[in-house]
Amino acid sequence: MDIKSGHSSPVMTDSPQISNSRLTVRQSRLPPYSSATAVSQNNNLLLTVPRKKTGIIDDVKANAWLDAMIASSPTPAIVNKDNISSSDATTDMTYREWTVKYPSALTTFEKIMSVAKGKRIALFLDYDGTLSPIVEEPDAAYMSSDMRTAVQNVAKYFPTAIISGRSRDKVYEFVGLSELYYAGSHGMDIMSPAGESLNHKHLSRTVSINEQGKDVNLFQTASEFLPMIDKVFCSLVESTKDIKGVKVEDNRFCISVHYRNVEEKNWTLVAQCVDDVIRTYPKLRLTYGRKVLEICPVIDWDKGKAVTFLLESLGLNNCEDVLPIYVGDDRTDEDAFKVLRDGPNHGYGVLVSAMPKVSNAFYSLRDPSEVMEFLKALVTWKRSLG
Ligand SMILES: O=P(O)(O)OC[C@H]1O[C@H](O[C@H]2O[C@H](CO)[C@@H](O)[C@H](O)[C@H]2O)[C@H](O)[C@@H](O)[C@@H]1O
Repeated sequence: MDIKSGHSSPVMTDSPQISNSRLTVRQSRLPPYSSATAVSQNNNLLLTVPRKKTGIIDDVKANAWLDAMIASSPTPAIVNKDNISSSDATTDMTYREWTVKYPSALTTFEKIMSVAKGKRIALFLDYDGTLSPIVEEPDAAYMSSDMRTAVQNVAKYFPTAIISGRSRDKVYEFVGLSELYYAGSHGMDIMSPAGESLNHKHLSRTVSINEQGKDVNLFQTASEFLPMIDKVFCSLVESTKDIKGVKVEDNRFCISVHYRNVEEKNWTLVAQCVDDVIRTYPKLRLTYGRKVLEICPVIDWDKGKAVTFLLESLGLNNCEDVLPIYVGDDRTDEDAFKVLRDGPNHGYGVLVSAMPKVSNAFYSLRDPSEVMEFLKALVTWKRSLG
């Protein structure tokens, strides 16, 4: 993330290396790419990306990688209310100034609901950092039972989907509510609630059986990449095995290489290992999230496309009386915020962040506990309508 200069308050931008996470790779932050183009076609999802020239990370590029990796998940200062220091006070003031542009969805709740009145709300929720707090160990990112109840209640009133970078199975295991829609692998693996049929005019579905023996519909936009992803996963596990703290996570259609628990002096090594492996795979792209490098197929699909797909499948697209709301905390959620801000399905993105950030969202919430308050407020509001 860049700290924008010339601002009285430092605001992090989320565009260090990828101005559009699907299309344009900025030279300054990613390994060297030439103007040669790789093309992938899958279910008519055509995408072009600039390709790597040599794949070699030189010193300059390594530094750029490092900047991006260091900045990818700042730890917000913990403010002790009884003993507030001047830098804490500045941080707090900066945050309050930022909320003028991205108002809190809690303090402006009445305003949001005045827009929602007479409309059907469709709710989209990211998982990590939104429903569960960010923790050191990715496999331990549990959701609290209070949060689960809040999600369960809200889903009684509004169609609700979980949209995550994780594999669909993993995020389902964490959330454990069969009445929701799930989109894993950054939206590339979509599942309907148990027993509910989902149709889309362009994408074909497969029918599967869930663990309760009920039918679920699956829409998988990157199936042809599975053998490649499996191979790359094994290569990444092997190539990073001697770097202490690295965790390579199989997200089915995508791979996450976590460096949160790697000593900072070894972060360029992590980047180098990843680059060494994926340089020979022009159909894969690399981006990053919160202390994680993400490897995904080059297809024109992301969380924003998944939101549009779900709205279309549910017959909720282009409807004046529908208000989609998407709550998320990470770079990949920006694609969904943008779709709701600029697309035909006008709605609100809500960014979960304790730090000022430039975003395509309209509103903000500080952390998962505020997300839970927001979900409860939605339920209370809906019930009050009778
Ligand atoms: O789209 P999301 O649901 O937000 O998933 C994005 C990635 O989240 C997970 O990693 C992040 O959370 C971990 C647990 O708090 C944390 O340890 C890690 O540093 C974060 O990057 C998940 O493990 C990834 O696979 C997801 O892609």
